Amino acid sequence: MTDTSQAVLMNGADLARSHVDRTADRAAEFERRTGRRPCLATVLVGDDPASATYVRMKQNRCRRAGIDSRHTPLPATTSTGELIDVIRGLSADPEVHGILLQHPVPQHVDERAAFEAIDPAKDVDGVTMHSFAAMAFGLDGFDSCTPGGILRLLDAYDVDPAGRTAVVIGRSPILGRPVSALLLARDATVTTCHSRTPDLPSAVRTADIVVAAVGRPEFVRGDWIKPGAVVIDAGYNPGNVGDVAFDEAVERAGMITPVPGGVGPMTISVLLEQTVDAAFRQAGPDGTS
Ligand SMILES: Nc1nc2c(c(=O)[nH]1)N[C@@H](CN(C=O)c1ccc(C(=O)N[C@@H](CCC(=O)O)C(=O)O)cc1)CN2
Repeated sequence: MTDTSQAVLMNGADLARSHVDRTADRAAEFERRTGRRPCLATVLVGDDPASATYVRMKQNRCRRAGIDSRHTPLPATTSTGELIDVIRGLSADPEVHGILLQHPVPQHVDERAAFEAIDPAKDVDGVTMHSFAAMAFGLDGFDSCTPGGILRLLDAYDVDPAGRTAVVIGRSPILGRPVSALLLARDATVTTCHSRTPDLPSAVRTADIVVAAVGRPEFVRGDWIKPGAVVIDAGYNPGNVGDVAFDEAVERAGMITPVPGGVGPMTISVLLEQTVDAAFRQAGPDGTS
């Protein structure tokens, strides 16, 4: 924990490194027991450079953790039906333990339909309705990776959401909605804000925990932050800029995540953790299936 003269910096990069080390130990244990490595299938549709970078980062970290990755690049012209066929093929393939469809897909593709083609047992990215329901009810399942990373960061810094007010800015299917669900399942009083929320700054000023997931650089200003609040910046805008005006917010927050080095690395470490979980579950107690 780094204590600045202002807020405590929540160091996701260091936490993710030790998290990945533990996952690597579990991946090695899986290989000892089954003679196979856990395997993550990645699917990227189109040629968005940022998405290609994130997929490469995931593949690199898989390699470091002893997880195989199998990549399927698809052209931007891929139809929803063609994408669903690819995902169904991976869902049925016993060599594949986890499936990641990189978001966003091109506009003409029905992303929800494509996500739902992922076998819930292989939904290590936590994007299906099945996984969302598990998150909402606090049941065992796969977390959406960035929300799961945020909860692991809060736990590592002893921030218990129970009894606290949390304001989540954003309601996207893979970030705002699931992080709201996870915080509610952990007994926070959650307000999910979005583009139609009146007087957003006043809503944010009520929050003990703020999660910024809007996708707009430095959108959340320092004077919106209640003194001592925990500020989680889940933004990943071009140029490694977050959704929070860090230099302002750090003056008022009690704890804050930086960008880069906060939530982002945790996203990938949760993906790896859940790939190994999926491999163990699919292998069963005797490691044979
Ligand atoms: N299917 C999914 N698609 C997307 C997800 C997701 O969780 N599942 N999340 C985002 C982007 N994302 C992963 O895909 C992601 C973004 C940023 C980082 C990260 O670690 N960033 C670093 C900085 C980048 C760098 O070092 O070059 C940081 O914050 O320190 C990881 C993952 C959209 N799509």
